[in-house]
Amino acid sequence: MLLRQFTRAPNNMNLIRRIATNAILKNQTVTTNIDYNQLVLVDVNDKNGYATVTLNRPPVNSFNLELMMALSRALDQVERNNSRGMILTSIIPNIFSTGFDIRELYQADERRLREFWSVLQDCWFKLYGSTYPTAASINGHNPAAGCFFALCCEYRAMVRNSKLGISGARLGISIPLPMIYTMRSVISTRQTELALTTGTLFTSDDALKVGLIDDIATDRSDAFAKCEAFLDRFKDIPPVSRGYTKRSVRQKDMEEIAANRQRDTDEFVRAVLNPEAQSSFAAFLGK
Ligand SMILES: CC/C=C\C/C=C\C/C=C\CC/C=C/CC(=O)SCCNC(=O)CCNC(=O)[C@H](O)C(C)(C)COP(=O)(O)OP(=O)(O)OC[C@H]1O[C@@H](n2cnc3c(N)ncnc32)[C@H](O)[C@@H]1OP(=O)(O)O
Repeated sequence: MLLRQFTRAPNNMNLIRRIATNAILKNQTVTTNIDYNQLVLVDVNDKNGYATVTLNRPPVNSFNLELMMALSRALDQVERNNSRGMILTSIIPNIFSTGFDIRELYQADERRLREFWSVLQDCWFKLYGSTYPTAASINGHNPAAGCFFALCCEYRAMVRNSKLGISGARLGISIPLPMIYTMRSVISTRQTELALTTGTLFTSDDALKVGLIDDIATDRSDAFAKCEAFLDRFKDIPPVSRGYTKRSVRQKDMEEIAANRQRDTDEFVRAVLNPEAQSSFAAFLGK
């Protein structure tokens, strides 16, 4: 069982989470409800109804199939729980995610690769198409697929001195259409093309300038607080009509991606297995 149980948090959840996080940063053992064996942690703050979804695959939160599945299941839990909002973050002090686990891509088994992509597609539909408000608390570097998930959210706060972007071009990976649509839903088509064809990793200042993030935070708790403040903006807005409007804005992208799932999967498999990409992966892994 990869996921922690989705239990309603006690009223002092914020305090418990703060104690737990501080202890993690100091490498201490804590006896609160965080279980270190689980890949994605889901907590709900009973005071405001916001769920926190925390990636928990040290050392760098690289996405292998198991982490992707854990995220998919966590998003199901948030949906089922009728959360008032969701904050996506990472447990690792200065890293949100390194992107795909290169070991998942190097000399990949095609069946597993197809499953990996299919679960990634599921995550996209669940996150991009969610009706509840979403925010990404980017507590550190976020150079690839984690950036994709952050861009699916409605708001992003990133800690200063972190880098954010989709570096796939540098590894010889052609960027799939869903990624392009997702980035284009946040910044202009021209900036999307430039960012993706150069594999640019943006500093926090540049990311803010171009509109990839909404705020720069001083540290992880500031980023988290900014995300909560964003979600608070909807507290007096009726959730059903809000969700319907959000879905309507995103509907066209979702229909097109849904209609092309198989084609996107084939293209991803081709892109990963192409010799140029495989030699970059080998070089990365020192093979
Ligand atoms: C409907 C929707 C359908 C489709 C969706 C569409 C699109 C999908 C999304 C994206 C498409 C774009 C393509 C993305 C492909 C990728 O994600 S490939 C991964 C690219 N990532 C990178 O190039 C980042 C490389 N890593 C770093 O820059 C640094 O590691 C980082 C800044 C994150 C952290 O630095 P630092 O704290 O110094 O740590 P180390 O570098 O020392 O790393 C610690 C150990 O972790 C290993 N590691 C790092 N990254 C990876 C990785 N990606 N895979 C596997 N392992 C990794 C590193 O080697 C160290 O290991 P060691 O301790 O040496 O054993």
